[in-house]
Amino acid sequence: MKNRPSIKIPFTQPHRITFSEIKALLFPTFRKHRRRLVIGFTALIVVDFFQLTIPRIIKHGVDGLATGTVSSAGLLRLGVFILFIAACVVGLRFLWRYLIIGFSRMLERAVRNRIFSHITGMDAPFFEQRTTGELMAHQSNDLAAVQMACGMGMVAAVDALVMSITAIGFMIAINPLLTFFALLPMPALALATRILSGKLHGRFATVQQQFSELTEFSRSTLISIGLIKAYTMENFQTSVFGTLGRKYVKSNLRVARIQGLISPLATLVGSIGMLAVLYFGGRLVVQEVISIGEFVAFISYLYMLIWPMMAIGWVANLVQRGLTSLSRINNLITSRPTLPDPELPEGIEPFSRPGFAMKNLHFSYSLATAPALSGVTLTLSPGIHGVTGRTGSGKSTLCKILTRLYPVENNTLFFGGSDVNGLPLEFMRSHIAYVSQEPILFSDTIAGNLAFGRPEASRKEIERAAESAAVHKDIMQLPHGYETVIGERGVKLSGGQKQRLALARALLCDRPVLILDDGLSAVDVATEHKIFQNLKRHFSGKTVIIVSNRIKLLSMTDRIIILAEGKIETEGDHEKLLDTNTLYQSMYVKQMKGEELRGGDDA
Ligand SMILES: Nc1ncnc2c1ncn2[C@@H]1O[C@H](COP(=O)(O)OP(=O)(O)OP(=O)(O)O)[C@@H](O)[C@H]1O
Repeated sequence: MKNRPSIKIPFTQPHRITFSEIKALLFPTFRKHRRRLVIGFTALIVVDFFQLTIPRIIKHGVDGLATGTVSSAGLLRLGVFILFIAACVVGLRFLWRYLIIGFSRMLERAVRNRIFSHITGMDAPFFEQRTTGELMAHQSNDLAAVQMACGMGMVAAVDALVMSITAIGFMIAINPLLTFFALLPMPALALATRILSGKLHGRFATVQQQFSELTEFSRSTLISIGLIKAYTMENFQTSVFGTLGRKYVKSNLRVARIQGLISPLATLVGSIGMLAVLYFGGRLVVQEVISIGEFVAFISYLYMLIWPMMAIGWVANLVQRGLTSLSRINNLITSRPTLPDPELPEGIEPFSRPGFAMKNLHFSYSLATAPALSGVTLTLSPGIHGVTGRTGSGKSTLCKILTRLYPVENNTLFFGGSDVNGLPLEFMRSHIAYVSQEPILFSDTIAGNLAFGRPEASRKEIERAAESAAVHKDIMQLPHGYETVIGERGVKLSGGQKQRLALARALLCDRPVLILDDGLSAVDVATEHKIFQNLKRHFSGKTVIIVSNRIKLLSMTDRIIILAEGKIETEGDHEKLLDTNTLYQSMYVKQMKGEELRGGDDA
């Protein structure tokens, strides 16, 4: 029996959103589209009034028939009048639907944009605490619930309110005592709805959470489909997916059980009211307190009240769902990045030749037990620095800290002589070109991928950067050269080609600092040598940090830093380290032996 992969997303029930938070999130869009809303709701209310006048017309007809005072021409006139009202109702209903439902879509777009811009502005610790599936669920299920609450939910609430108040008003006008008997069961409905909708919040939050897990599982399966096939795990993945799907359905059914109770309850209450009307109202007709026409109109009004009564439950449900989702969205967009991003201090100009200085720098990942960097004191001034060390020694962490992906203590990391915590992130990052361990390419043309950091770059500049990264020839061999569209994450390219494209993209940005985190690991030694010579020319006088475990590459740098368990073990040039450092010596021996076995230099 294979072990189940645990896909646990830390789940905390979102706190109930406050009114001021709702206002801050939704009010600007309401204000922006207020004219649309005013016209829409006016149309909705007019429709309600039109509908409410129909029983009055019927009353005239029935009373006329009962007393024999209405002619067939009079009845026809009443019929035409009802038809006219129905036509107006059709037109106005179209208008309010178009305006109000359209508004809810605009609101959805505004919140979606807000979520998106918030997510893109967040830092690395934020993404470590949330899965992609969870973030996607906010943009799909949660937004849909908010849109429903602010579209049909709002419509049903206003409609129910206007219909019920007016219908009750008309009923009171016919007979207050009869109205009292008809409405006697209503408070029971309001109470039941309140209790049931209170339970909905927790259950619905679970549903949304399980949807996040389902989305995340499907995303991670699709992204690693090759691996899954290689390990023949298709059936296993399908069965886990089935289990998650069943859990999701089960939670939805728990919600549906409450929803299913609300509307039959409303109908039951309406029917009890009807019983009271038939009994007491019938007697009033016999006693000639009310006319037959009024009795018929009263029953019509009571029928009209059944929809608002059911709407109470439905609206309560929609609002509850909407509020739960809005709480989740609010939790997301009120999360603050841990990295400080101050204004640019006065007098600071862009640095032309900046370097880094670290003073007793410590760093731990939030979910880790041991520090990834401890007590690092290091100066990285203009020049080419190699960084090496065993796997897990902290090389990538050092690169990420330098590119300001993670927060650091005050006075431990300096850039261009200034404490990084006093510099705006954009200002600092605009000085650094970073090539990560895993090259990231988009589904776009080669030219589009290369110009990502500098969309205005000319074709000549793009080609020059590609030549420096020794990838121009490879590009020219592709079917459409620089216009070749590369698939999702560059699937049509080799690992080495992807790495060189990522490097060319960084070179095109032409920034005073280049950080290459093992970015040439898939490139052969001869090409690596060529690229290094280009970098040396390109980055003369600039700060270049190259993380690598390749002795050939490291030996060409000005200075090599060796990390061990998050600390600087030693530093020096190639010759010095060959003489003094056992790790470096063993790396050298292994790699040279490997080369001898392959028959000399790859070049
Ligand atoms: N996001 C993270 N959360 C928690 N711990 C992490 C995270 N990233 C790295 N670590 C841990 O921090 C330590 C340093 O990792 P880092 O990736 O910097 O090492 P490295 O020297 O670059 O390794 P490699 O050569 O294998 O890429 C390791 O113990 C690693 O497990």
